[in-house]
Amino acid sequence: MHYFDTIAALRSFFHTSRTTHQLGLVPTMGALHDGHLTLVEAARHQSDLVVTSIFVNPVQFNNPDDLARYPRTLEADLEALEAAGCDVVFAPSVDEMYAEPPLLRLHFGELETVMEGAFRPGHFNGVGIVVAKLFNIVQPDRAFFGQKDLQQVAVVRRLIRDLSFPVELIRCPTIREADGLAMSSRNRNLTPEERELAPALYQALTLAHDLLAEGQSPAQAKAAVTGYFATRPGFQLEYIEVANADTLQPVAEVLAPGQTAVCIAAHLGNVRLIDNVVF
Ligand SMILES: Nc1ncnc2c1ncn2[C@@H]1O[C@H](COP(=O)(O)OP(=O)(O)OP(=O)(O)O)[C@@H](O)[C@H]1O
Ligand SMILES: CC(C)(CO)[C@@H](O)C(=O)[O-]
Ligand code: BAL
Repeated sequence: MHYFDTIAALRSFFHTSRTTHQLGLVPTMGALHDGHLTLVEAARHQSDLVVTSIFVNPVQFNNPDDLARYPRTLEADLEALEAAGCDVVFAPSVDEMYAEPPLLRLHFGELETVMEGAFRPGHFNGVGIVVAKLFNIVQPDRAFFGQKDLQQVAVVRRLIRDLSFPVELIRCPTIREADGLAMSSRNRNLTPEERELAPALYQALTLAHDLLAEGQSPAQAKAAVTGYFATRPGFQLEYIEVANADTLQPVAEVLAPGQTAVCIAAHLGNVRLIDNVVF
């Protein structure tokens, strides 16, 4: 496995070795878990050369404490990527990626008026900028993103379309712990007590899904989830939404199969968790 921490070194490697390779990019912020490794696995199946980026992008953090607490485990990440068959790791410093704070501002219209966009102002500007930079630096044929960050998938899809990046976006399913909790780097910041409570997030999504499948309305399903958390200590529910899985706009009724998403965000102690199901 090759490791690069500068853009120049990575470009020089591609210059000499790229030729006809189909290149797959897995963008991450590190602190890798099996969710990330399934993206690498998918990339391996659909590319000849897999590049994983590890970069905790300060521009997408709207909360400085969240940035400071974000787990960083580079050595273990490199071991996991080597074992997973990743070919190239690109792990630049903040200075390497941003000689100066970017002046560019990206807007994603109604995509950022809801959920993650509404509760994390500026977040998708930061995601859009760093993903555009990674696309320019790595020039992948395909890029692999997790469904766990469903709104991010929609933002990147739009970024690709608006800027004509010749990149195919692949959405990969959410990988869960045995108790249903979606794997997430931030899970490492949960206390043992919080970790025991955490599966309630997925249970709430399942409750909403089941009610919708029985014919209840999105409003009824959302009210049920709000009630579920009202009796649950430790959690602060931020939002529960039933939305179009592509546009992320709220819907008043269930859509065709595969097009409805139930999305949730909640704080558990100091940790903010998100999850969703699409059906
Ligand atoms: N459980 C998961 N299953 C599938 N993909 C995932 C999972 N968790 C994260 N990903 C994907 O991995 C990529 C990198 O995500 P990131 O490094 O932010 O990890 P994360 O676990 O989502 O961490 P956090 O949510 O705490 O930032 C994203 O495309 C994300 O959607
Ligand atoms: C796509 C990404 C790597 C951009 O920093 C990040 O938002 C993430 O890890 O999901
Ligand atoms: N996993 C999405 C990146 C973030 O939370 O900032």
